Amino acid sequence: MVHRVIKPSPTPDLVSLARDVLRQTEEITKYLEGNGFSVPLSLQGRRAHLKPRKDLTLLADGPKRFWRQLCGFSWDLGAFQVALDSEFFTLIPAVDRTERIVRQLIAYGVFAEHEAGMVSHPPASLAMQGEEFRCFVHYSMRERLKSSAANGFYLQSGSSEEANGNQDSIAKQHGTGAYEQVAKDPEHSEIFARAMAGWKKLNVQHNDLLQDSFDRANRKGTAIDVGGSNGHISRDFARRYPHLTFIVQDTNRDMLRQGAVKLTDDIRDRVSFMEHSFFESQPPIQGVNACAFLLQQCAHNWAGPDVVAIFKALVSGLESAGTDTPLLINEIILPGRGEWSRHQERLARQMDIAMMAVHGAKERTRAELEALLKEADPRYEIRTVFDDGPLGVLELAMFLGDAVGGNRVDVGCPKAQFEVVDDGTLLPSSITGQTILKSL
Ligand SMILES: C[S@@+](CC[C@H](N)C(=O)[O-])C[C@H]1O[C@@H](n2cnc3c(N)ncnc32)[C@H](O)[C@@H]1O
Repeated sequence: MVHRVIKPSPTPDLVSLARDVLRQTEEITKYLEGNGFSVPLSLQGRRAHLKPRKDLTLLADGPKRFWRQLCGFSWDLGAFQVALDSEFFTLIPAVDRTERIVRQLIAYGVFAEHEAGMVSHPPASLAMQGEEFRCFVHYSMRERLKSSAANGFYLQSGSSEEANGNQDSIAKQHGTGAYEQVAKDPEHSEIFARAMAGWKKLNVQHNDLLQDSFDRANRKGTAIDVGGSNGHISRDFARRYPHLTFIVQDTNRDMLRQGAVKLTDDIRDRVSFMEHSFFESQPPIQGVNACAFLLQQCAHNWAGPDVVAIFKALVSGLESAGTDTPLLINEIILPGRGEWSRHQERLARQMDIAMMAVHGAKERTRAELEALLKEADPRYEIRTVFDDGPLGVLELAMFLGDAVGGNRVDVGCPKAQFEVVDDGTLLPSSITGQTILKSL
């Protein structure tokens, strides 16, 4: 695809255009006279006006070209309509600054200019056609850059060693935590959720260890995707494991809505969306046999005391599900000294710095995560750790001991009533104030 850049095209010269028409008319007239054809009335003695230029064109084209053009014109109109619908005429403002920015991107090879003034899309630009990937880059520029710049300043202004989740640099600028800030703006929520999906797609191996864990366990029932954003992982996994169902929990309604809209027929009945804060106890969900709780890239957004609160809130869900149902924590598990190559470690540490700047939080080692888990509930037991990938998996069981016979526990909560909504809107439940959204 080739765009013309920014230069105003020269205004057509009316006089030379008229001269051209006149010259062509004379040639046609000469040809007609020279070959014994009668000159049509419209051309006789009126060369200078050429008001019926259209007639001249029709005459010169002949009947077949006329019909061909007439039939083809509808396609041209369609192209114009697309150009208008997609705002081709206004997307790139024709101002000096646009050209300068485009030129810098050309210098990076993001755009190309093989011919002066003609800008085209090389692979670096074509890669941005994918919506989720583009959102990942967009989010990184839009949000992270600001936080990174502000980080040093706010750390100097007396932040504790590990800041409280709502005391990070963004919170200090806006007076709220990063996710509260995201939730205020539906467009921001959408970009963020797509950015998370884009980040995963950037390195498909990010889901490998989680997938291994699912493959090994042969789970049956419903996986609860806690803090699951727009459910991009649950949707992927629902396609991969047709015998499983998924409930995606998040507090951001726009993300949940976005996920419901993205459901396709093959998974529509197996993925549902529920508004739930992971700081609140997991409510038992009627008729649901929870086969795993997933906490993917959530703990790293929060400071230690917040993470302890999240782990505590999951206990009721694990208790009612039983010992076979694990909590799967899926995030970077920082390596010990020299365990990873420097290249791998740099990428992990980059994310750690991002968590410091954006959330006042951090990536953690296995030992750090274990200490927080034990603080939340000493019955948490690490069953397996896979920390050899960009996103590790910590498989945890809740040791329920003799008191519960090592099996299911009735935690004595009244069953929550969730309203299943089938038109894409959220309905609060009259009993619990929770909401569930399911696209049928
Ligand atoms: C880093 S994203 C991870 C999303 C998803 N698990 C993934 O791996 O792509 C963190 C998610 O936590 C959600 N979140 C923030 N506060 C929450 C809360 N109190 N309860 C539930 N989810 C929350 C955010 O809306 C966001 O979707």
